[in-house]
Amino acid sequence: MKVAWAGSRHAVEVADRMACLVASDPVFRKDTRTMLSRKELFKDTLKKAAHAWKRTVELHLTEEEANLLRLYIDQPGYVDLHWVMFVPAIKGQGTEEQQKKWLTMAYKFQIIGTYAQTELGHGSNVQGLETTATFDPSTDEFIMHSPTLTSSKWWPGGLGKTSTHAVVYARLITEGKDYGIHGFIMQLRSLDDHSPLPGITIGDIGGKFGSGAYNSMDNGVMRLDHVRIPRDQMLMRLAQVTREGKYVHSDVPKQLLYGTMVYVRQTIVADASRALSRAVCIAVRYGAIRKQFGSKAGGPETQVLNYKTQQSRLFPFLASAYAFRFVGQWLKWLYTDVTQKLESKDFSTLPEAHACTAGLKSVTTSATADAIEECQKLCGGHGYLNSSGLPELFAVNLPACTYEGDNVVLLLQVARFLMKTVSQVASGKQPVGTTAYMGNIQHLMQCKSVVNTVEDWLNPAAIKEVFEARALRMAVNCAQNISKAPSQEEGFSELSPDLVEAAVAHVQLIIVTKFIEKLQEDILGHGVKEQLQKLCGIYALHLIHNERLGKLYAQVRPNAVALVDAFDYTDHYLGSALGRYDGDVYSALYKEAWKDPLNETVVPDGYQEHLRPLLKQQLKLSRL
Ligand SMILES: CCCCCCCCCCCCCCCCCCCC(=O)SCCNC(=O)CCNC(=O)[C@H](O)C(C)(C)COP(=O)(O)OP(=O)(O)OC[C@H]1O[C@@H](n2cnc3c(N)ncnc32)[C@H](O)[C@@H]1OP(=O)(O)O
Ligand SMILES: Cc1cc2nc3c(=O)[nH]c(=O)nc-3n(C[C@H](O)[C@H](O)[C@H](O)COP(=O)(O)OP(=O)(O)OC[C@H]3O[C@@H](n4cnc5c(N)ncnc54)[C@H](O)[C@@H]3O)c2cc1C
Repeated sequence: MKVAWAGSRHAVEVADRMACLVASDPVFRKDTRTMLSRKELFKDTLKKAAHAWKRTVELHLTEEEANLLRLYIDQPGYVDLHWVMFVPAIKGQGTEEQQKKWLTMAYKFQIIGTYAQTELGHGSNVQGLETTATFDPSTDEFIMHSPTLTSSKWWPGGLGKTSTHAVVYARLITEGKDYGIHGFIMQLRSLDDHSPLPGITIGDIGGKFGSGAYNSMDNGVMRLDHVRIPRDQMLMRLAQVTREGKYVHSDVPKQLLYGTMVYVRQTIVADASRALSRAVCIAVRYGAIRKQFGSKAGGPETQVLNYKTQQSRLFPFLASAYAFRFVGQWLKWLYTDVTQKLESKDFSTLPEAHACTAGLKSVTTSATADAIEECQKLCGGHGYLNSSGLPELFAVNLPACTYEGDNVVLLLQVARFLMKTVSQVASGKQPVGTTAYMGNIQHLMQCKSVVNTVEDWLNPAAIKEVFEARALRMAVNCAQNISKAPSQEEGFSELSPDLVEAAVAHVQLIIVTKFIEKLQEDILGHGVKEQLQKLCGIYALHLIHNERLGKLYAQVRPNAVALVDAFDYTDHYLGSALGRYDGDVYSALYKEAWKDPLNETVVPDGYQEHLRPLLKQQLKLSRL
């Protein structure tokens, strides 16, 4: 099962090696992270990032190994933005010459970059950004400026205190005309003493949800006051400004400006499955250790994992973790395929890639955030302690519902794509890829499910047909209702809640389909495929009805712990007293409690000042 989860034997081996490297290095300790002040936590992040880079160079780690090392360090920081957004933005939007110049420095960490798109006043609406980049032909420079308070850059990770450079998104103005949003490389801080360059006001935007968690990241604010940069720092693969100030389009679609977001959304699906699997691993392992109530006859107490209510709340998450993992692996393939096509100037699959990445990012991150919260409840009171690992896991993953595109905004993008596809089907065009099922409209609009028994529900063809019929009928229903509205725009707006539901149904169909396709592959290991079939059944069925699932849960229960062990997480990475591999939960909880700074003294700070006078005063009063 470890191989099925990781994708290959090689993937298991390299992940194991990197996880152990991190777990055995004292610099990467994280058990007291939630007890650090913001300043201490930030400094700890700087130290870990520098040490990780040192180890990467010393050990000549490959890109795959270095990425895993960063992942297992498990502390959000400026390096994430540098590798996940700054470098890809230059790769996707820079010319060959620009890539050579900037990536050479970025790959060696001679510069640290971030992705500065969002502003105080606009995040979702990228076309509404206000920062300006005005071309000055007299000096061959762009003047980068924040004309209003709301145009201040706001949120970019690493911008606050660390980044030396950024890809800044701004409205390009030349020859008096506004050509909309484009990307520019800007140096922000001196490479000698790290002070902000003239005209740049920059800082951290302040503490965020939860202790530890995303507070290790210095999300930043930046205002620009007529800062000049050379013309060749405009990223010029999509469009160019000539020496004379002429704006010239390339022959690539302008949507490629959003290409970095497509890339990152794809990686976020993999993050979501990992975060969900960590929460499930903690809740399942703890559920096997925790006992409450005994039989009436005075027998031993029951493992809470044996309660049917616990199983019906928890096993759909276990199944979802596997489902998201497999769809994430497929999405990575889709992204690679689209990228190769783009290189040969085939842009035909770009809309589908956008819809798939946007939709899967939305559905998987929302489900993951909800599931982590529920796993806290599934662990009872102890789940609420920082030492369970769950509060921090929740706080770190909750913003994934917002960053890289608010989930509802992204689902509306999927809905827009679906409405276009329905109208193409109506005009006789055969849809392809993940919407190919829409071509079977005659059948799917009227078919009736032949499912009667639990066993019927495990037939992949039956499951798929139910999901296809559901998704198509919801989409067609929306399209018909939109067509009755005074205008397309009004109809879309009025029906947006239904459109979001239709988009979710379509995305869930993709997840179910990719799980079923995974089951058609050669899967090694005795009983592995059988367990995955049950999980696939649980994932699909819990989305459409909750009856008849009990039997499947009972079949999964004997292997539940093994199914989470297959995630192959070290105790260091899991970071949970409740989810420990050895099950020694109570001594771990007890030990963790004594690490809290409040327990450094027996009598707390503030006793002399506030507690003692109060107690003495009350004592005096009672004696009167
Ligand atoms: C415990 C700790 C663990 C830590 C572990 C560490 C391990 C390391 C792992 C690393 C983790 C990764 C960390 C990630 C960190 C992420 C940080 C977050 C960064 C950000 O948030 S950056 C900012 C992101 N911002 C957004 O996403 C904005 C969302 N808005 C938009 O994308 C657009 O504005 C929107 C909504 C799409 C609208 O676009 P707009 O042009 O205004 O309007 P249209 O809808 O009309 O679209 C026009 C046209 O374009 C098509 N389109 C839109 N987007 C795309 C796209 N991306 N690709 C291709 N095509 C696109 C759209 O469909 C329309 O097409 P038509 O054909 O219909 O015209
Ligand atoms: C932890 C974190 C890290 C981030 N890192 C970065 C970074 O590195 N670089 C960067 O540039 N940005 C970053 N961001 C910003 C992030 O990308 C934006 O917050 C995100 O795109 C959402 O935009 P917004 O905040 O403007 O939300 P808003 O658009 O203001 O959303 C508010 C509400 O309005 C709703 N809404 C908005 N538009 C519509 C619509 N058309 N129809 C229906 N409902 C709508 C949303 O669903 C939401 O409920 C980060 C954000 C967070 C939280």
